[in-house]
Amino acid sequence: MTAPWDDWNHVLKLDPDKELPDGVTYGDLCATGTDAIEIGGTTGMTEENMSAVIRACAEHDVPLYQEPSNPSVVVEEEALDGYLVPTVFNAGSPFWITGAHKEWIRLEGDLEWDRTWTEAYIVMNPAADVAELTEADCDLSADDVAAYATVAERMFGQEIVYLEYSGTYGDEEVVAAAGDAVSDSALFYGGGIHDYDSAHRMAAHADVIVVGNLAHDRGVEAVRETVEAANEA
Ligand SMILES: CC(C)=CCC/C(C)=C/CC/C(C)=C/CC/C(C)=C/COP(=O)(O)OP(=O)(O)O
Ligand SMILES: O=P(O)(O)OC[C@@H](O)CO
Ligand SMILES: [Mg+2]
Repeated sequence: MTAPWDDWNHVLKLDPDKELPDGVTYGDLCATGTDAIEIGGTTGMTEENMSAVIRACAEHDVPLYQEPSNPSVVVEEEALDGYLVPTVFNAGSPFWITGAHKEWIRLEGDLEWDRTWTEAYIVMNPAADVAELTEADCDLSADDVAAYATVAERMFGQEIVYLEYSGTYGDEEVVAAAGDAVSDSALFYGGGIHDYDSAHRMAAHADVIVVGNLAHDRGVEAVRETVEAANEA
Protein backbone atom coordinates (compact mmCIF):
# COMPACT_ATOMS: atom_id res chain seq x y z
CA MET A 1 0.00 0.00 0.00
CA THR A 2 1.33 3.39 -0.85
CA ALA A 3 0.66 6.39 1.34
CA PRO A 4 0.72 10.07 0.36
CA TRP A 5 3.78 10.74 2.53
CA ASP A 6 5.92 7.93 1.07
CA ASP A 7 7.86 10.40 -1.06
CA TRP A 8 7.78 13.35 1.34
CA ASN A 9 10.90 14.70 3.06
CA HIS A 10 9.53 18.02 4.28
CA VAL A 11 6.20 19.30 5.56
CA LEU A 12 5.38 22.91 6.29
CA LYS A 13 2.90 23.35 9.14
CA LEU A 14 0.92 26.58 9.01
CA ASP A 15 -0.87 27.79 12.13
CA PRO A 16 -4.08 29.68 11.25
CA ASP A 17 -3.84 31.52 14.58
CA LYS A 18 -0.46 33.07 13.68
CA GLU A 19 0.40 35.91 11.32
CA LEU A 20 2.88 35.71 8.47
CA PRO A 21 5.89 38.04 8.41
CA ASP A 22 5.42 41.37 6.59
CA GLY A 23 5.32 40.93 2.84
CA VAL A 24 5.10 37.10 2.94
CA THR A 25 2.08 35.43 1.35
CA TYR A 26 0.73 31.89 1.67
CA GLY A 27 1.50 31.52 -2.03
CA ASP A 28 5.19 32.27 -1.38
CA LEU A 29 5.27 29.58 1.30
CA CYS A 30 3.52 27.06 -0.96
CA ALA A 31 6.28 27.65 -3.52
CA THR A 32 9.21 26.82 -1.20
CA GLY A 33 9.43 23.26 -2.53
CA THR A 34 7.88 21.71 0.58
CA ASP A 35 6.22 18.36 -0.14
CA ALA A 36 2.99 19.11 1.68
CA ILE A 37 1.30 21.67 3.87
CA GLU A 38 -0.39 20.79 7.14
CA ILE A 39 -2.82 23.33 8.51
CA GLY A 40 -3.34 23.28 12.25
CA GLY A 41 -2.31 24.33 15.73
CA THR A 42 -3.24 23.69 19.32
CA THR A 43 -4.91 26.91 20.40
CA GLY A 44 -7.10 29.52 18.71
CA MET A 45 -8.40 27.21 15.99
CA THR A 46 -11.76 27.95 14.35
CA GLU A 47 -13.47 26.69 11.22
CA GLU A 48 -13.11 30.22 9.84
CA ASN A 49 -9.36 30.62 10.29
CA MET A 50 -8.73 27.04 9.11
CA SER A 51 -10.76 27.60 5.95
CA ALA A 52 -9.11 30.95 5.27
CA VAL A 53 -5.61 29.40 5.21
CA ILE A 54 -6.76 26.39 3.17
CA ARG A 55 -8.32 28.71 0.59
CA ALA A 56 -5.24 30.92 0.47
CA CYS A 57 -3.14 27.84 -0.35
CA ALA A 58 -5.70 26.22 -2.65
CA GLU A 59 -4.58 27.68 -5.95
CA HIS A 60 -1.01 26.47 -5.47
CA ASP A 61 0.27 23.12 -6.55
CA VAL A 62 1.12 21.55 -3.19
CA PRO A 63 -0.79 18.84 -1.29
CA LEU A 64 -2.91 20.25 1.55
CA TYR A 65 -3.83 18.40 4.72
CA GLN A 66 -5.81 19.62 7.67
CA GLU A 67 -4.50 18.61 11.10
CA PRO A 68 -7.49 19.20 13.39
CA SER A 69 -6.89 19.72 17.10
CA ASN A 70 -10.51 18.90 17.97
CA PRO A 71 -13.61 17.69 16.14
CA SER A 72 -15.29 21.10 16.05
CA VAL A 73 -12.69 22.65 13.72
CA VAL A 74 -12.73 19.97 11.00
CA VAL A 75 -13.67 21.61 7.71
CA GLU A 76 -14.80 20.17 4.42
CA GLU A 77 -12.87 22.18 1.87
CA GLU A 78 -12.58 21.00 -1.71
CA ALA A 79 -8.91 21.98 -1.83
CA LEU A 80 -7.95 19.52 0.91
CA ASP A 81 -6.17 16.31 -0.03
CA GLY A 82 -7.01 14.81 3.34
CA TYR A 83 -6.89 14.83 7.11
CA LEU A 84 -3.98 13.95 9.39
CA VAL A 85 -5.56 13.43 12.80
CA PRO A 86 -3.35 13.40 15.89
CA THR A 87 -3.61 10.83 18.67
CA VAL A 88 -1.27 11.51 21.58
CA PHE A 89 0.26 8.26 22.83
CA ASN A 90 1.73 9.84 25.98
CA ALA A 91 -1.31 11.98 26.85
CA GLY A 92 -2.42 12.18 30.46
CA SER A 93 -6.06 11.74 29.55
CA PRO A 94 -7.55 9.13 27.24
CA PHE A 95 -9.59 11.93 25.67
CA TRP A 96 -6.54 12.84 23.55
CA ILE A 97 -5.79 9.22 22.66
CA THR A 98 -9.22 7.96 21.57
CA GLY A 99 -11.89 10.08 23.30
CA ALA A 100 -11.95 13.03 20.91
CA HIS A 101 -11.96 10.57 18.03
CA LYS A 102 -14.93 8.69 19.46
CA GLU A 103 -16.83 11.98 19.82
CA TRP A 104 -15.96 12.92 16.23
CA ILE A 105 -17.30 9.65 14.85
CA ARG A 106 -20.38 9.84 17.07
CA LEU A 107 -21.19 13.30 15.70
CA GLU A 108 -20.22 12.71 12.07
CA GLY A 109 -21.08 9.08 11.44
CA ASP A 110 -19.07 7.88 8.48
CA LEU A 111 -15.88 9.66 7.47
CA GLU A 112 -13.96 9.88 4.23
CA TRP A 113 -11.79 6.97 5.29
CA ASP A 114 -9.71 6.88 2.12
CA ARG A 115 -8.31 10.32 2.92
CA THR A 116 -8.21 10.22 6.71
CA TRP A 117 -5.11 9.02 8.60
CA THR A 118 -3.88 9.21 12.15
CA GLU A 119 -0.54 10.45 13.42
CA ALA A 120 0.74 8.75 16.58
CA TYR A 121 2.17 11.71 18.48
CA ILE A 122 4.80 11.44 21.17
CA VAL A 123 4.84 14.91 22.73
CA MET A 124 8.24 15.87 24.15
CA ASN A 125 8.30 19.60 25.06
CA PRO A 126 6.47 20.11 28.38
CA ALA A 127 6.30 23.88 27.74
CA ALA A 128 4.37 23.56 24.45
CA ASP A 129 0.66 24.27 24.31
CA VAL A 130 0.05 20.75 23.06
CA ALA A 131 1.79 19.22 26.10
CA GLU A 132 -0.22 21.35 28.51
CA LEU A 133 -3.52 20.67 26.77
CA THR A 134 -3.04 16.92 26.63
CA GLU A 135 -1.24 16.70 30.01
CA ALA A 136 1.46 14.74 28.24
CA ASP A 137 4.09 12.85 30.22
CA CYS A 138 7.20 14.32 28.60
CA ASP A 139 9.63 12.80 31.08
CA LEU A 140 10.74 10.14 28.64
CA SER A 141 14.14 8.58 27.97
CA ALA A 142 15.29 7.51 24.51
CA ASP A 143 14.28 3.95 25.45
CA ASP A 144 10.81 5.10 26.46
CA VAL A 145 10.37 6.93 23.17
CA ALA A 146 11.63 3.97 21.15
CA ALA A 147 9.20 1.70 23.01
CA TYR A 148 6.28 4.07 22.34
CA ALA A 149 7.25 4.12 18.66
CA THR A 150 7.22 0.32 18.57
CA VAL A 151 3.86 0.18 20.36
CA ALA A 152 2.46 2.63 17.81
CA GLU A 153 3.80 0.72 14.83
CA ARG A 154 3.52 -2.92 15.87
CA MET A 155 0.61 -3.00 18.29
CA PHE A 156 -1.59 -0.15 17.05
CA GLY A 157 -0.75 -0.28 13.33
CA GLN A 158 0.08 3.42 13.12
CA GLU A 159 1.53 4.42 9.77
CA ILE A 160 2.92 7.71 11.10
CA VAL A 161 4.85 8.13 14.34
CA TYR A 162 5.23 11.85 15.06
CA LEU A 163 7.94 12.93 17.50
CA GLU A 164 6.76 16.39 18.53
CA TYR A 165 9.13 18.88 20.17
CA SER A 166 7.07 21.87 18.97
CA GLY A 167 8.72 25.15 19.91
CA THR A 168 12.09 23.62 20.80
CA TYR A 169 14.85 21.69 19.04
CA GLY A 170 14.82 18.05 20.09
CA ASP A 171 17.40 15.66 21.44
CA GLU A 172 19.05 14.06 18.43
CA GLU A 173 19.75 10.85 20.36
CA VAL A 174 16.07 10.47 21.14
CA VAL A 175 15.10 11.11 17.53
CA ALA A 176 17.71 8.57 16.38
CA ALA A 177 16.27 6.01 18.81
CA ALA A 178 12.79 6.57 17.42
CA GLY A 179 14.14 6.28 13.88
CA ASP A 180 15.81 2.98 14.73
CA ALA A 181 12.63 1.67 16.37
CA VAL A 182 10.33 2.05 13.37
CA SER A 183 10.62 0.02 10.21
CA ASP A 184 7.46 0.33 8.11
CA SER A 185 5.96 3.38 9.78
CA ALA A 186 7.13 6.82 8.76
CA LEU A 187 8.84 8.87 11.46
CA PHE A 188 7.82 12.53 11.38
CA TYR A 189 9.96 14.90 13.44
CA GLY A 190 8.87 18.45 14.33
CA GLY A 191 10.28 21.11 16.61
CA GLY A 192 12.70 24.01 16.51
CA ILE A 193 14.05 23.49 13.01
CA HIS A 194 15.41 26.91 12.12
CA ASP A 195 18.12 26.61 9.46
CA TYR A 196 19.87 24.26 7.04
CA ASP A 197 21.95 22.51 9.67
CA SER A 198 19.15 21.81 12.17
CA ALA A 199 16.97 20.53 9.32
CA HIS A 200 19.73 18.34 7.92
CA ARG A 201 20.53 16.79 11.31
CA MET A 202 16.95 15.81 12.07
CA ALA A 203 16.32 14.66 8.50
CA ALA A 204 19.13 12.14 8.96
CA HIS A 205 16.99 10.33 11.58
CA ALA A 206 13.41 11.06 10.50
CA ASP A 207 11.61 10.24 7.26
CA VAL A 208 9.84 13.59 7.24
CA ILE A 209 10.76 16.81 9.02
CA VAL A 210 8.02 19.28 9.91
CA VAL A 211 8.75 23.00 10.01
CA GLY A 212 6.27 25.30 11.76
CA ASN A 213 7.18 28.49 13.60
CA LEU A 214 9.96 29.38 11.16
CA ALA A 215 7.43 30.25 8.47
CA HIS A 216 5.64 32.63 10.82
CA ASP A 217 8.78 34.10 12.38
CA ARG A 218 11.23 34.30 9.49
CA GLY A 219 9.47 33.63 6.19
CA VAL A 220 10.25 32.18 2.81
CA GLU A 221 14.04 32.02 2.43
CA ALA A 222 14.48 30.40 5.83
CA VAL A 223 11.89 27.75 4.99
CA ARG A 224 13.45 27.12 1.58
CA GLU A 225 16.79 26.34 3.26
CA THR A 226 15.13 23.65 5.38
CA VAL A 227 13.53 22.12 2.28
CA GLU A 228 16.95 21.89 0.62
CA ALA A 229 18.41 20.29 3.73
CA ALA A 230 15.60 17.73 3.92
CA ASN A 231 16.14 16.77 0.29
CA GLU A 232 19.91 16.53 0.68
CA ALA A 233 19.93 14.51 3.92
C1 LIG B 1 -10.49 13.68 16.69
C2 LIG B 1 -10.08 15.00 16.17
C3 LIG B 1 -10.73 15.46 14.94
C4 LIG B 1 -9.18 15.78 16.79
C5 LIG B 1 -8.41 15.42 18.00
C6 LIG B 1 -6.92 15.45 17.70
C7 LIG B 1 -6.06 15.43 18.93
C8 LIG B 1 -6.02 14.21 19.75
C9 LIG B 1 -5.33 16.54 19.23
C10 LIG B 1 -4.41 16.63 20.37
C11 LIG B 1 -3.03 17.12 19.97
C12 LIG B 1 -3.02 18.47 19.29
C13 LIG B 1 -3.70 19.61 19.95
C14 LIG B 1 -2.42 18.57 18.11
C15 LIG B 1 -2.38 19.83 17.29
C16 LIG B 1 -1.18 19.95 16.42
C17 LIG B 1 0.02 20.53 17.08
C18 LIG B 1 0.84 19.67 17.95
C19 LIG B 1 0.37 21.79 16.87
C20 LIG B 1 1.59 22.50 17.38
O1 LIG B 1 1.74 22.52 18.73
P1 LIG B 1 1.75 23.84 19.62
O2 LIG B 1 1.70 23.32 21.01
O3 LIG B 1 0.69 24.77 19.18
O4 LIG B 1 3.14 24.50 19.35
P2 LIG B 1 3.57 25.93 19.91
O5 LIG B 1 3.62 25.79 21.41
O6 LIG B 1 4.89 26.16 19.28
O7 LIG B 1 2.54 26.92 19.45
O1 LIG C 1 6.86 25.10 15.19
P1 LIG C 1 8.04 24.17 15.24
O2 LIG C 1 8.86 24.28 16.50
O3 LIG C 1 8.85 24.25 13.99
O4 LIG C 1 7.41 22.69 15.29
C1 LIG C 1 6.86 22.14 14.12
C2 LIG C 1 5.69 21.23 14.39
O5 LIG C 1 6.10 19.96 14.80
C3 LIG C 1 4.67 21.79 15.35
O6 LIG C 1 3.58 20.92 15.41
MG1 LIG D 1 0.48 27.01 19.53
